[in-house]
Formats: sequence, structure tokens, C-alpha cells
Amino acid sequence: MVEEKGTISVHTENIFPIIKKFLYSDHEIFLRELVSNAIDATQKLQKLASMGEFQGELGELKVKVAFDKDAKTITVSDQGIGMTAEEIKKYINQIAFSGATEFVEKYKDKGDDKQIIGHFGLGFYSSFMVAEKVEIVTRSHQDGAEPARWVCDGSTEFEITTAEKAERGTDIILHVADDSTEFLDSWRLRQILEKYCRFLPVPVEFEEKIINDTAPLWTKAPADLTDEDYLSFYKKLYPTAADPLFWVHLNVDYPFNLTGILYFPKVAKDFEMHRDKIQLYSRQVFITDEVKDVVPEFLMLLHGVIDSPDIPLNVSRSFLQADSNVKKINGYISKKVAEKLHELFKADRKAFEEKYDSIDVFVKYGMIADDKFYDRSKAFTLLQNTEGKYFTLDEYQEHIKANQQDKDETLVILYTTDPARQDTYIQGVRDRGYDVLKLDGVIDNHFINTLEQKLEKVSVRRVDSDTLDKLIDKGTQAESVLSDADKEKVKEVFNQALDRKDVNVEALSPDDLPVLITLPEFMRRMKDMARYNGMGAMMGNLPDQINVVVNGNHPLVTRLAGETDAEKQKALAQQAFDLALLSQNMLNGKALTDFVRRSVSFIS
Ligand SMILES: Nc1ncnc2c1ncn2[C@@H]1O[C@H](COP(=O)(O)OP(=O)(O)OP(=O)(O)O)[C@@H](O)[C@H]1O
Repeated sequence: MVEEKGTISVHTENIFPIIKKFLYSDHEIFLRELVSNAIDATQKLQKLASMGEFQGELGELKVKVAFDKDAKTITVSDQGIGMTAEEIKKYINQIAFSGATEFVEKYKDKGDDKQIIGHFGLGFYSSFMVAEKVEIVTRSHQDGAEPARWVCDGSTEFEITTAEKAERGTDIILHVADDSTEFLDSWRLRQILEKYCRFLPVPVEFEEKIINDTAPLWTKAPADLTDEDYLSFYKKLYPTAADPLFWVHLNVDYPFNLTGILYFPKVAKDFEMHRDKIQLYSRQVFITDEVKDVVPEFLMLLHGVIDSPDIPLNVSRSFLQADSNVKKINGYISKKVAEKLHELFKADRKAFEEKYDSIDVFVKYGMIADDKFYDRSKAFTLLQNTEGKYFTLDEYQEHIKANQQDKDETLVILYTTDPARQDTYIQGVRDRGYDVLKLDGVIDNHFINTLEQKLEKVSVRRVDSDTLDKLIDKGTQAESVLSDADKEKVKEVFNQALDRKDVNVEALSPDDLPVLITLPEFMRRMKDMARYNGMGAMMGNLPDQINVVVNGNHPLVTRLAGETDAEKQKALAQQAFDLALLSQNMLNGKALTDFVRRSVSFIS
């Protein structure tokens, strides 16, 4: 018997086609919404029972998801608080509808902004994305409540009748539309449940199996957990990943609510974007693994889960970025991570050093991106020299202080981006007793800039950026063996032999090579940056700017100056230049072949 017929009051007559259209890419979330509602209803009842306001038998509370391929239905059932006919009118016809209407009003002009959609909890009405008709059969927990049935076929009209229902709780029955029959499938439903519902707090049953873990690790107290617990939870989240290095258990309830566990994965130096991502939950319901804005960008390489009811999920991304809670969460996470790393550093420096290569990228990225993180991390950030020894920033400055100050008392940090290729230069500076850092990671270029900005009176230079005397200019210049006239002569010979105009002849130390090719630090860094930022076409592809310096004090050059045979002079100049190119790994093609042939003729 029909008790009541009515029209749902909405401004938009065709609300369902619009919902369907806008949520096109995300139809599967209907199940998340219905199961979360069922969980909410169950927890509300538990709450009433704990306050003594519900005295009946709770029984074994669980949520059941079932489907019937022939009848084309999907049913979500709970034994929660249920609804009376009056409550259906209030909660389903008014409240749920207002949410759906608001959504449509807000976003109908925004075309396909999928980000908005993914974060919008449409609640109960999202079931119309996949159903042509939805039925609610429900019985309230209140004593003597009449079971009620609500039906709506996706138009703005609904029908409420009495119903037969012996058990307390609610069944939501979806009559699946013809274009959504993909959901009448065991594998598909299980996949959706595993994605969104695997950590829900009330047991969820599908095909006679409970699919969820109702008390995931992040909801427990860190003091009760062992390393094995953390490791096995990680395996559950990322079955194929190698064991993580360490983890941070997040737990805060003021000024916002947030729990979670972040794991540090093993990361290679040249990291690629990771497939495994941090998962964002709201009260144990999976929301998304697009955690941009919520997690500081430099920590996006971490793995794990974050659960916060305070992250607004139903708003656009730009709003999320501006949201003050989100900003605080960001700051909190970055602080906790820095604290954890500092703790590990203090507890066992050796173990920390062993794992350092894997966290090097996070730390440096964080220091570049976030001043506060820089300040929190500077005590444990490590630099490694070419001998494999690790130093903190302070230790390193202390280490090189005695030997690597220039005449203006600026401390010069020397580094290599490729120990094998720059070996000649590294050996050269090491012969002077200088130390060389290995800064060969993808973001070291940026990190070097940050270091120069942050450290006082420090300049950072690559080993091949200048001649030995000038790398660290101590104000002492070697006496020139050549006269000024000879210098001019040598310069002329080289310019002609090499077909250049810019060769310099300088009085270098006799330990230097006869000819040196240096890549000026500033230009090289600009180019590297351009390449890194994907602007290679503009700048990165320009040929390397090189300086050619002839060492007037090298015996070979003195000999060349005294040589009378012009051909021989030219060959010597060419040979010395090629050797310099070779030490910079710049000799190839025809030049390399010529060099080899010339060398053979010299020795035969
Ligand atoms: N299984 C259920 N048992 C009892 N009440 C329910 C059930 N499903 C929905 N309701 C009632 O209907 C209301 C509207 O549900 P709907 O899912 O549209 O919105 P919501 O759950 O309040 O918010 P959200 O948009 O975040 O899902 C709920 O607040 C609840 O009162």
C-alpha cells in the first residue's frame, strides 16, 4: 500500500543525468559512499548503546555487500540504527538531496574538472550513477518502529510505503542500469571494496568473506607496536616493494585530527617517480592516493597512509591548497619527519650513514623547498667526500677550514659530479691537500645553490671549473718562466693551431697540465639547471662554454716556445690541447682519431 507519494524539491529537474555526466570517470565510488553510510549507521548504534540509549541486543554487527546478476541488483545491508519513514523524508529526501543539488549547482559549469569530482562525497545519491532505481528498506532501532520502504527511479519523484523487515537496520538495493552492468561482477565489486573499504572500522562481508581489517596499524598506539608490525603492514600496503628503511607514526588531535604512518622507502640516487603512493583516508575510508597539497611535495616519495577527517575532500584543489588546516598538516608532517631523522641520526650515526644514500634525495629536496625543513635538518644532513667519508655541514666546514680558505677568507667547497670522468681534476686538487665532495645526485645542482645561500662565506665549485691556483685563490701567483714576448708567441701558436681566439697563457703551477680546459662554474650550473628544468632546448643544448688555459710554466710549453719548426710547434700545441680535452672527456669523433694517429706517430 502506498503511504505517501511526493516530489523531491530541487531546482534542477534533471539532476541525475547531470550527476551521471559529471561523475563519469568515478562511478565506482557509489559503493564507497553506500558502505560508508552503512558503517556510520552501525557506529551510531554502537555509540547509542555505549551511552545506554540503546538497550537492545547489538548482535554481531557487520555490513554486507551482495549482488544478484539475474535480478540486476546490488544490495548493501547493515544492522545499524535504521530509519523511520519520517527520518527517510528528512535525511534522504532533504539532506541527501541538498548535497546532490549543491554539487550540481556548483560544478555544472566546470566541464571536466575531474579533480573536483574525485574529492566530492556525493553520498547516497551517487548510487544513481549506476542504478536506474534505488530502494531503501529500513527498520529503525527504536522500539516498535515500523519498517519503511523508499523507492525512487531517478526522477525527482519518490514513494514511501510500509515494508516487511524483521531485522533492525537498512538495506539499500540498487537496480543496476543497463550501462552499468560491469558492476554486477564479483571480481569488479571485490576490487572496489579492496580499494576503498579495506580498512573500514566495521567488518564488511562480501561473498561470505570479511574483506577488511577493522583496526589498521595507524589507529593503534605506537607503544604497543613492534618493528615487525610496521614491516608487515607495509607489505600489506605495497606487496612488491622492498622493506622500508624506517617509518614515522603520526598522531595528532589538536589543532586538527591526523593519524598515519609514513614509510621511507629505499630510493635510488636517480629516483624516478614512484608508483607506490601515499594513501589518504578519512576515518578509515580510502579517499585517494593523489595527496598533493596535503603532503609536502618533497615528501611525496614516501609511502604509507594518512588519515584525517579534517582534510576537506569535497572541495576543489585550489581551495585545498589555501585551506589553513591543510597548510598546518603540511607543516606538521614535515616537522615530524625531520624530528624522526634527527632522532635516528643521534641514536646510531653509523646505521644512519648506511641508509643515508636512500634518504639523501628527500632531505636535500626538503632543504631546497622549505626553509623550516632546512633549519631542522641541517644538523643531520650529510655530505660525502670522494673517499666515502660522511660529514655534517658543520663538520665539513671544520674539516676543510685550515686548507680551503681563499684570500678573502671565503671557504671554498670543491665537488665532483662524476668522480670517474673528472678524475684528472680530482687528483690535481687532492695533490694540493684539498678535499672533494661527491655531489652527483639529480638535485645536487639546486642543493649547491641552497648551500651557498645558507652558509656564510662559502663558495661551492666543481673541481674542473678553474685552474688549480684560481679554484681557491690564495693570492699567490707562480712566477712566470716565460717572458711577456714569449707568452704572446705561445698564445699565437695555440690560437692558430686550435683555430681559436681566446687561448690564455698563464703562469700556473708546474703540477698543472700543460693545457687545461675548465668549465666556468656559473655558466655550467645555469646550463645544468636549464637541462634539469626541461628547458634544454633554450640553454642546455648550447655547446659547453670552455676556457682554454695554457700553462706557461710547464716544461712542455717552455719547449714549445723555443721550437723553431712551425709544423712541430703546431703539432705539439694540438697534442697538448687534445690531452686536455681527453681529461675532460671531450675528445671524440675525428678529433679523437687524429689524436690517436698523431700519438702513434710521436712514439714510433
Ligand atoms: N544505511 C543507512 N542507515 C541509516 N541512515 C542512513 C543510511 N544511509 C544514509 N542514511 C542517512 O541519510 C543521510 C544522508 O546520507 P548521504 O550519504 O547522502 O550524506 P552523508 O552520509 O550525511 O554525507 P556524505 O555526503 O559525506 O556521504 C545520512 O546522513 C544518514 O542520516
